[in-house]
Amino acid sequence: MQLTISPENPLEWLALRANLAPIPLLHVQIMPVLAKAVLEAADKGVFDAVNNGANTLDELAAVLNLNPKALGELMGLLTAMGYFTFHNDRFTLTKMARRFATKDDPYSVHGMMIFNNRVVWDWMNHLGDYLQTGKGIQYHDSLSTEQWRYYQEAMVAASSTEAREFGRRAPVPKSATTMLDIGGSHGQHSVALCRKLPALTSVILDLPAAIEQAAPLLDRQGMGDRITYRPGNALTDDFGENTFDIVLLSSLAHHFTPDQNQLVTTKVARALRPGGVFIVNEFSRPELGAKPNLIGSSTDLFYGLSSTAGNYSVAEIQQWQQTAGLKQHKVVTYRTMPGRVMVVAKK
Ligand SMILES: C[S@@+](CC[C@H](N)C(=O)[O-])C[C@H]1O[C@@H](n2cnc3c(N)ncnc32)[C@H](O)[C@@H]1O
Repeated sequence: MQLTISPENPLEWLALRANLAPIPLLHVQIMPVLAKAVLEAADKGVFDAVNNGANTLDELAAVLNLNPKALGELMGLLTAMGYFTFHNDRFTLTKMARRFATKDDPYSVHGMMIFNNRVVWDWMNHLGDYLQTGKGIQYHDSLSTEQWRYYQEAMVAASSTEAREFGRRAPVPKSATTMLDIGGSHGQHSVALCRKLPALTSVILDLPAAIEQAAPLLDRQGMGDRITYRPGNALTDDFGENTFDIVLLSSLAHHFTPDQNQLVTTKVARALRPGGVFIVNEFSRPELGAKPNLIGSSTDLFYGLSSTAGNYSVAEIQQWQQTAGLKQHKVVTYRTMPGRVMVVAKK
């Protein structure tokens, strides 16, 4: 999967070929508006209002208490973006929008939309500073309680599609009984593996402020005490010795420096049982000059901005694993999310 600007007819193809189309104008004028339109639509409840039967512009404006002219402009854009169809003066959600943009669908990314609109959008203003100083926001140190809640709900939203594929494809020992899910938050990855392996129990190690907001999200999954929380800090806590068959580090390596990741990996190697696996689940960083991968490169910059660290290449992750005495096992690339990868090592 790629995000691309593609011609719709031979003349546009020629214009692109001849370098006559001002691509940066699309990037700077059009794309920010696309993103913000979707975020505000979610935050104002537009997708759910249409799903609940408010289908004309007047009905929607009344239900949502929004300005009809401004809402009409928003709806026009969202329709062009493939969120709605419009016939006989009525808007209908497309299948894509019903699944991913409404609040209660199991695949919904609504939580991510709210977090990005209410918290992350402002972070973008720091990009210039980040480029000068190399110092990211380090948001884990400064979120308010409400922002922690948005963050944890966003993590559920970001991973609900992924966790299904993870559950199906993660190369874990079938006989596994113990798992450590470092920075596991809402626990969806643990849930997916516990549902697949009936003897498995998992411990989620996360920061106390995260657990406070994430625990109710895990409760909804009805896993009882097969998945438990351990409040702590992966950088300072000991993980024990010969204890776990599976250790997962999902979307946390990008918050840590290479040295911190090496430290964590060394502790993981000690904590694994022989035959156990360590899965680093991340967006991999494309090497400079490699085949373009907008998702890998934009998350790399975003994680730098937000956490000072960033994405790592598969080779870098494997190097931490190898240095910690683990053997390379598998690299699994996701089918549902381009650029996303499980880098798996075995003890
Ligand atoms: C981006 S989220 C990933 C959540 C989940 N693993 C997933 O893949 O969807 C990162 C998680 O790591 C946690 N975290 C950040 N720093 C941590 C640390 N030093 N020790 C333990 N957990 C940490 C955060 O609280 C958050 O829940």
